[in-house]
Amino acid sequence: MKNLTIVADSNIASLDEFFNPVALGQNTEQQVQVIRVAGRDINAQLLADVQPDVLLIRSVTSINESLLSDNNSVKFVGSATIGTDHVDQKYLAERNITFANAAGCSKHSVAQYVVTAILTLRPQYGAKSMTPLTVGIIGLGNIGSTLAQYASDLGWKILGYDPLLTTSDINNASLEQVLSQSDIVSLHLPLTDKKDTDTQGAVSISNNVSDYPTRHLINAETLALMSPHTMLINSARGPVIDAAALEADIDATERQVVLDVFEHEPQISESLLSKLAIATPHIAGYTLEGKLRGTQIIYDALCEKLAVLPVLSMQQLLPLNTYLWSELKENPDILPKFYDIKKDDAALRSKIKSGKVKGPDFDQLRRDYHLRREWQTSMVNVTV
Ligand SMILES: NC(=O)C1=CN([C@@H]2O[C@H](COP(=O)(O)OP(=O)(O)OC[C@H]3O[C@@H](n4cnc5c(N)ncnc54)[C@H](O)[C@@H]3O)[C@@H](O)[C@H]2O)C=CC1
Ligand SMILES: O=C(O)C(=O)[C@H](O)COP(=O)(O)O
Repeated sequence: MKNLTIVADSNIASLDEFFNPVALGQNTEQQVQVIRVAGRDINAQLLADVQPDVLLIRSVTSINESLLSDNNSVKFVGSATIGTDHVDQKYLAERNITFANAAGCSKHSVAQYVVTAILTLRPQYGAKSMTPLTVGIIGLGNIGSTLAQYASDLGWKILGYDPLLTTSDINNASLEQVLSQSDIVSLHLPLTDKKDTDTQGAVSISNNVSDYPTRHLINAETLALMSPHTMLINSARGPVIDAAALEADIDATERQVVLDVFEHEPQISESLLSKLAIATPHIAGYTLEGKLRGTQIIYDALCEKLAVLPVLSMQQLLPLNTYLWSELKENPDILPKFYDIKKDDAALRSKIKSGKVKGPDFDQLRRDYHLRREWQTSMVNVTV
């Protein structure tokens, strides 16, 4: 086999450890060249110049025809992320390019971010004597169901809505019920659009379309179903919420809103930011474990593509972690001290210049983020 050239987003954790000749099972004559580039700088010209075999990305690189139409070298694209809305998978399949993402990699990190945000803004919910609060979860996949598990461990009630899954003890309500009857509503959805129907009535399938589209699922109409007391948390994708409608809603209701993702990310207006209870720069999944798991999953997928056995496990790279959920859940009041989410919020607000947080400042906060640790549960493992 020839040498392997990899273009990789420099924000992927532990690139050196996972993507070298030994870890990729290459023999001594074969070289592995890893070219690190900021995710937003991976473009068609670079791919034409470098002719890589493999592209490793995160969420800020759009993979589509305009990136790849002049390139014949790429055979594998791995995204070390859960979300896939930035990837035209149909186009990759047509080009016979293998695609892998890191489903579930940061499900604990994001669920832990949500629990921390709730207990930071409403510490009273940590008290055992409280009447149980109701957490509304929209989207009950890996993250939503993990959040439901934590919420249940804390004695909270769950109202959940996921039209693509069968009903269950957590998938137990309509969208209207979740929005109108919850103390907290947390969104855990992919970003999808509605299917277009062409003039013949046939459905034209484009990328990331759904019978239950999520773009602007939270809009003026759905916000109006929520009591002003209900906190809204979005750590899914920004465009799931109509930002203009959200600003109008907060002006009218003074709702507590927590955003980790923004409709116009990486830019955020000061006007929106000033209305939010907590705002963070898309770091809900940024724990050491979450990021390493993302790398591990695409490494495993690349090994499969190369028909070699993976030899590296992220457990070999993780420092000891003694934070145990079994202990923390007995003292939920210490969770906001375990992860100081207000510090992340302050760092984002400190970047406001001329009425906005600019894209490069938002990206810099993410690039330089000091990765948190997950608290450990018996559910934690690499294969999620
Ligand atoms: N802020 C961050 O750092 C991170 C954000 N994410 C975002 O979180 C999203 C969810 O992640 P996972 O739970 O791991 O994905 P998942 O694919 O395991 O679950 C998503 C669930 O949403 C459901 N769903 C789809 N459309 C729906 C609709 N209209 N209404 C209700 N439910 C709907 C699906 O049936 C599925 O069960 C990702 O797609 C990604 O965009 C993921 C990781 C980190
Ligand atoms: O996994 C996802 O999906 C995410 O949203 C990522 O955690 C976001 O991180 P980047 O890929 O933008 O570094």
